[in-house]
Amino acid sequence: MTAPLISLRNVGKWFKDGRVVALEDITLDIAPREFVSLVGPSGCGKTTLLRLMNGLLQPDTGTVLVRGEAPTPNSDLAMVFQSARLLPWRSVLGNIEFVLALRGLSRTARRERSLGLLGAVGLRDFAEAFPHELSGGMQQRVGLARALAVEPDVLLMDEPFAALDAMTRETLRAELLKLWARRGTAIVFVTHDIDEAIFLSQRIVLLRPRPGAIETTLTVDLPEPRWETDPRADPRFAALRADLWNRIHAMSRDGAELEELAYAFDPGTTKGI
Ligand SMILES: Nc1ncnc2c1ncn2[C@@H]1O[C@H](COP(=O)(O)OP(=O)(O)OP(=O)(O)O)[C@@H](O)[C@H]1O
Repeated sequence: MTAPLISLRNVGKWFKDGRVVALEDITLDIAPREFVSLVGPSGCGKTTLLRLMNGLLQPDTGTVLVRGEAPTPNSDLAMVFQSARLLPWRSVLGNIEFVLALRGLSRTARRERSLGLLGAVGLRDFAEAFPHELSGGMQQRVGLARALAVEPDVLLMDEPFAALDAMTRETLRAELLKLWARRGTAIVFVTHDIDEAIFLSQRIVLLRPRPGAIETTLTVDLPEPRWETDPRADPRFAALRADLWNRIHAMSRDGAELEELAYAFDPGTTKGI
């Protein structure tokens, strides 16, 4: 078996002097080139898990290793958030070149790589535009291009499409899968949307709240590439969806609030929290 890219062993994380146990006993490996989604109700620790992986937080128990070492905010892990967080005073091109300048690339190399990435996310013609001139979906594309600019072997994505309209979300999911297939970047993707998780991932980690812990891990055995034929028509998609839904119901019977979970994971819609 290939050595994991990210390895968490018995990780615990708490806040407020231990009064909030955000995560407890998390053991999880992410392989190179793998696409893994983290799902679970609000407060189950998904974002905390990402922040532990990129070294922004330190675990209180257990170990987090990236390529065999404790991650630091400078480890080559790129992060994409719900909002693109672009620098408003820089052009689209400038936003990408900026991160490459921090890495010490020459002016020519910066320009070449940035324009190539803008082409990859369909925004070559908007290189000179400023963030406020772009739609939310276009801004997210720039955020994605900027994250990929540093050629990370891991991309950590925290609900990157949650604030976008349904059509843009669909397009960006397909584009993300194409980029992932082409570049071989491992992706850890947080979402509240079960359909999105099944569509994108090879593996889904379902977390339960209070304290955040792994409820189960499911392998998504659907044919790839998934942007070519809609996997939602596949009976295995429905089976996975039902499986996740049943597990979430079982969780709710174990004590979490049924209403919150039903709202978060209404199986009749793709809406999130
Ligand atoms: N900096 C912090 N200080 C105090 N408590 C925190 C902090 N960060 C997270 N928590 C708590 O840790 C728990 C997990 O939070 P986290 O944001 O990781 O959950 P989440 O699953 O990402 O939630 P959501 O789906 O709502 O974004 C929550 O109870 C939250 O209130």
